[in-house]
Amino acid sequence: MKIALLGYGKMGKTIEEIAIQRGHEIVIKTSDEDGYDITLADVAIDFSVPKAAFFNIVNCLKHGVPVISGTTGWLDNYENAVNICMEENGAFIYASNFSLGVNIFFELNKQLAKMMSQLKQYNVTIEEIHHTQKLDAPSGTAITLAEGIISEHTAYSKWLLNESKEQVIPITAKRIDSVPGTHIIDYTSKTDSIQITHTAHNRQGFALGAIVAAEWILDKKGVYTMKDVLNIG
Ligand SMILES: NC(=O)C1=CN([C@@H]2O[C@H](COP(=O)(O)OP(=O)(O)OC[C@H]3O[C@@H](n4cnc5c(N)ncnc54)[C@H](O)[C@@H]3O)[C@@H](O)[C@H]2O)C=CC1
Ligand SMILES: O=C(O)C1=N[C@H](C(=O)O)C[C@H](O)C1
Repeated sequence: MKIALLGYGKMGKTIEEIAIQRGHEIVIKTSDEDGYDITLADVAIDFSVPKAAFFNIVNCLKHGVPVISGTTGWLDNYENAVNICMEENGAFIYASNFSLGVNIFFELNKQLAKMMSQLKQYNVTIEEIHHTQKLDAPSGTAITLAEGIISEHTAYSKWLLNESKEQVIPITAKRIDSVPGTHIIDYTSKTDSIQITHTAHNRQGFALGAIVAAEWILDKKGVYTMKDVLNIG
């Protein structure tokens, strides 16, 4: 398939490498919003920056090009993107994390939260660690993890960055060297702790997941998630 890479940074370059290995062609690679004809592509993959993602997604949908977005930090506009996709009869997937491992971790997190909901002596925290170039905090993945806990655990109704109070899941964001992405869920009581951790060793899992999503969406219309693509949970 012919792929447009909207964002040709760390992720765009990793996706290019794996897409070519899988027999795909990169017809557009761009680092800004001008000067390309999106209709040359069968599918677009957006890994850009928070302030560009919504424009990139809408541009694809308006031109009938299915779009996969992994960009984080733009989700105030997610419902608008969903509505535009419906109006245009387009195809769209956003995921805060495309890796298979994290998508399994999302399910594990929800199952653990359901069990822990009955045990009020434990308090939950989330920690995420990423490279120092990351623009947004907390990570999109940490937000999805917090939403997963809120959906299953009766003691929590929202998350906050670096703030701990009643009904709140505190998220801590650390920025260290070139860490690709680590997420830790911790339940602590006075007597012990339970932790589950996902550690990305590199960006290849994210990139492969985004390409698998692009291959999957080609013949579809509508708004989907990685759960649909991977058929898990
Ligand atoms: N969902 C997932 O699985 C993952 C999501 N991410 C997210 O993907 C995004 C990109 O990550 P990286 O590649 O590490 O960042 P990066 O900073 O290496 O690359 C972003 C690229 O986007 C370009 N860009 C700026 N404005 C643009 C525009 N209007 N149109 C197209 N490109 C534009 C920048 O010049 C840069 O080359 C971030 O939001 C990050 O959080 C990163 C890894 C995995
Ligand atoms: O910016 C990154 O690098 C990553 N961003 C995503 C996020 O915000 O969750 C996914 C992954 O953790 C890497």
